[in-house]
Amino acid sequence: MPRCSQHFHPLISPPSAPHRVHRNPSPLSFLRNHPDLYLARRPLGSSVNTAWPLHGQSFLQRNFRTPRQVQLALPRRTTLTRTPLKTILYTNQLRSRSIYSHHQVRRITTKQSPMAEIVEAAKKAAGKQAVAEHFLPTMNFVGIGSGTTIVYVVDAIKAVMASVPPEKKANMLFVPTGYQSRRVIEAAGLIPLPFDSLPADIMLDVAFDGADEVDEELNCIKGGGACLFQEKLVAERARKFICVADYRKDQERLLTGWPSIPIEVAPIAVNTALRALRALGSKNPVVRDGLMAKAGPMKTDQDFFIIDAPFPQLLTMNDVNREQRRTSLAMSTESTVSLLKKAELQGITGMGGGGGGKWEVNTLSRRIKAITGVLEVGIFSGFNGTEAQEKGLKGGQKPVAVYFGMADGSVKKRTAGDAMHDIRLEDAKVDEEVRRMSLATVPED
Ligand SMILES: O=C(CO)[C@H](O)[C@H](O)COP(=O)(O)O
Repeated sequence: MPRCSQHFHPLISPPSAPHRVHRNPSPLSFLRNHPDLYLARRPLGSSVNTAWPLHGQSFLQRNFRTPRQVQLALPRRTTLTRTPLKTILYTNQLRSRSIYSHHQVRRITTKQSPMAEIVEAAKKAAGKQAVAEHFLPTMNFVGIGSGTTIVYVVDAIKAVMASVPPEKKANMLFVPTGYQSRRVIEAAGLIPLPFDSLPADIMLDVAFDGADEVDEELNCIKGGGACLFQEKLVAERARKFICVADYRKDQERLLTGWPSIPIEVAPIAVNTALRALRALGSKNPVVRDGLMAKAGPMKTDQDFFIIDAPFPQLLTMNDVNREQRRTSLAMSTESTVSLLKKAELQGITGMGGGGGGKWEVNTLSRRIKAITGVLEVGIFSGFNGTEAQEKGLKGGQKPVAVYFGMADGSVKKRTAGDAMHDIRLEDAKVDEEVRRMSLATVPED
């Protein structure tokens, strides 16, 4: 068997320890012997752990090859990277429904790159604080999302539940957002309740979930792990959705760090949907690919496909509101001709409705959802649970609070109230600007 001590591909560095190569090792023993596996991941910032299969099983079954061979075995547009072992197993579990239990995953420890360690520590700290502030052992129904961060949330819940007597434990049911989520619940010794077994009039006390990106209004992009449909069902059924993420997900606007919007589509409608998305301004939407072992697109828990549709950075509702206020002021002070010219120059005509490629989060979400064949869109926007209930509705899609684990070990918490406060500050600035503008005389062009 070739050893990979020489001739490394420029994209990857050599393994830290010499590794023994077995002819047919079990995947588990293979992993134990190779704590520094090389894995493939999608470029453009997709998160390796949830966004894309790591070719886990096929990679393992093939045994370890030289990095060059591995590189050649990968589809085009993939790069090689190092990933924590826990993540590999998690991904195997998610993608290939492999035999590994959450328990086994947690038992195996591995060396992580310093960056991966920081990110994992950030997720863990955020999960712990979110659970400490929003989970009570007296609750009856708790939603559990999907992804790698949620594993830390479940760990923290498990720790709280350790002191709860078994008869009380039996009263608490955990509603998963898909297959991986159910496995994580079961592995922690908690009791899963399928979403469709939840009586229609019952609300979840709380739902915890991760996100791929969160903007300053707490709109989220989700679906990196392809579970967006059930995640939305659960979020909308919860009195409050608590989002847990690491610092990389904290952005002012959506589609800043995360490249595209995940959209779940009926396989038969995929070409129609791709065309419609291009018409909305998405440059090069793609159907998410599946495991190498099983050629073809990836399938969701509903047996649907995922389209990843890139769009330019999205505007928030308040971006649009502010611009409308500025425009209405300008209308009262300028002639229509000069106003239109100015608006055109600033690219604000059709603000948020796709004009000039600028979409507002809610508008784009609605437009994508209206495409025939689309089951769900990975944008979580509109009301949060509290706002929805105040309006006599049930749940909302947006989190009421987001816990970002930071690189320095701290946790940054953003609530809907904070977001509103920031918006009011911004609005006050616009009011001030408007006042100044109304005092000034704007000359005709
Ligand atoms: O939406 C999701 C899955 O569909 C996940 O919550 C999201 O991708 C975040 O995952 P992670 O916690 O692994 O970063």
